[in-house]
Amino acid sequence: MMAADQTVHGVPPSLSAKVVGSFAYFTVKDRLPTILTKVIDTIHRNKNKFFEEYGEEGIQAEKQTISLLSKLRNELQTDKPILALTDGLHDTEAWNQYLQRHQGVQRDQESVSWFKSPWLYVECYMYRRIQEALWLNPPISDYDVFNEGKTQSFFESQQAVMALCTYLEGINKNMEGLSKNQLLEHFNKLLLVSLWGNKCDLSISAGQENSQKMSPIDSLDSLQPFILVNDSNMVWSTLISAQRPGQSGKVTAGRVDIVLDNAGFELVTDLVLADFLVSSGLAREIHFHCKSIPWFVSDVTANDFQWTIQQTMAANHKWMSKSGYQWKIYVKEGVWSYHDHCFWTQPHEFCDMAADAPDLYATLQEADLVLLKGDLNYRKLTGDRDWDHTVGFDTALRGFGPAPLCSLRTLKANVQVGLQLGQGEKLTSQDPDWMTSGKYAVIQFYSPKSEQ
Ligand SMILES: O=P(O)(O)OC[C@H]1O[C@](O)(CO)[C@@H](O)[C@@H]1O
Ligand SMILES: [Mn+2]
Repeated sequence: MMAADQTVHGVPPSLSAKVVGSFAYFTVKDRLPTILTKVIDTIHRNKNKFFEEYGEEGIQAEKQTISLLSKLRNELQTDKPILALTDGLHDTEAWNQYLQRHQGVQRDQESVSWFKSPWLYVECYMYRRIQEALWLNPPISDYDVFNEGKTQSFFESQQAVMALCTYLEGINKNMEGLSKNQLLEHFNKLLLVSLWGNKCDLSISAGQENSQKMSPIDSLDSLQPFILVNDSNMVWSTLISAQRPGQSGKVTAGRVDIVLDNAGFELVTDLVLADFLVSSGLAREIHFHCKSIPWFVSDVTANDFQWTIQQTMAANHKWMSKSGYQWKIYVKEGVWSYHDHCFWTQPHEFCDMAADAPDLYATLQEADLVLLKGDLNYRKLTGDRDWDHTVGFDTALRGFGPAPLCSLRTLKANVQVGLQLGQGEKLTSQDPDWMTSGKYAVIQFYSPKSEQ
C-alpha cells in the first residue's frame, strides 16, 4: 500500500494538519472540536428521552458516552496518537489494520496522530470514534447524534422542495411529447440542481443551519460562472450509449449508481434527478449507496433515506406527495435500490477500493454510470492529496475506474485537479477561499473505456 505522507512516484503527499495554517490544520484545530462539542450537547439535551426510554440505564449510558466523547476531544486537541478501536464491530479489524499500515510507513519516529497524519484519515476516524462511544453503551447504540440537524435541514428547505417537485411533475406530465433537445435541457437542469444541492451540507458549517431557501431552478443561470469544470455532455453521452434495443424492440437503458452525500435538501435533489432518469428512460434502474453509520454530520443513512421518502409522501402539497409515492413505488419494485457498505465509512482513498473492498468495486463495475456526490467523495477520489491543479482527473484517480464516473461536487476542501493552466492562480488572486467556500463547483467525468 501507498505511504501516507510522502511523495512516491510523482504522487504528492496527503493533506494534513501538520501544515500549520492550512485548511486541514484549521479543520482539525477548530472545526472538529466544535462538532464534537455539539455532539456532546445533543446527547446531554436528550438525557430525559433516554431516561424515558431506558430508565436509569439510559442515564448511565448518556454519562458514559459523554465521558468517552470528552476523552476523544481531549486526545484530538492535544495531538495524542490515534488509538485502535475496541468495539468489535464488523469493520473494527479493517480500521485497526489501516492504523497499522500507517504506523508502518510513518517516518521520523512520528506517531500516527491527529495533527501529524493525513487529514482524511483523522477526520473519518473521528466519526468512527463517535460511533464507538455510542456502541459501547448499548441502550443508546443506535442513537443518531446528527438526526436533529438532518431533519431540520429537510424541513427548512420545504419551499425549495415543493418548487422542485412541481418542476418534476411538469416534466413527467409531458414526457411523451419531449424532443431529444428538450430532454437534454431538463437533464442538464436537474443535474445542476443536484450539483448545487451539495452546497447544503452541515459539516462545513460545523452544524450551523444551512438549507436551501430559494427555488433551485431559478438560481441555476446565475451560478453558471462558478462551475469550473463542466463535463455534463459526457454524462449525457454515457447514458445515451448505454441504451440498447431490448427483446420486445423497446429500448432498455443502463444502470446508474448514485453514491449519495447529504440528507436534507441535497438528498431530495438526488431523488428528483433519479426520478427523471428513470421516467425519461435514460436509466433502467438506480442503485443508491449510503452510509451505514452517521457520518460527516449530514450524510445519508438508510434511516434518512426511508424517512425522506416517507416525509415527502406525507407532505401537504400535491406534487410533493405525488413524488414521494412514486419514489416509494420505485423502491418497492426494485427500480430503485438502497445499498450500504462499510467501505464508504472507512478512511481509504478510492484507489484502494479494488484491493480493500473488492466486492464493492465489483458491484460498481456493473453500473453504466456512477455519480459521486459531494466534497468528501471528491477528496477520496483524488486521495485528498496536494495535487497541482492542472494534473488530470484521470491521473489523480490513480487507477480507480470501475465504470464511467462523474463527481458532482461543490468545493469545500483544498484539493482540485483538472483545471486549465493558470485557472487556479487566477481564482486564488480573485477569491482566495475559492477551494473551501462551497461557492464553486465541478462536474468532472472519467471513463475507463476511453483508456482502452
Ligand atoms: O458533505 P460534503 O460535500 O462531502 O462535505 C463535507 C466536507 O466538508 C468538510 O467538513 C470541510 O472540511 C470536509 O471535511 C468534507 O470534505
Ligand atoms: Mn457530507
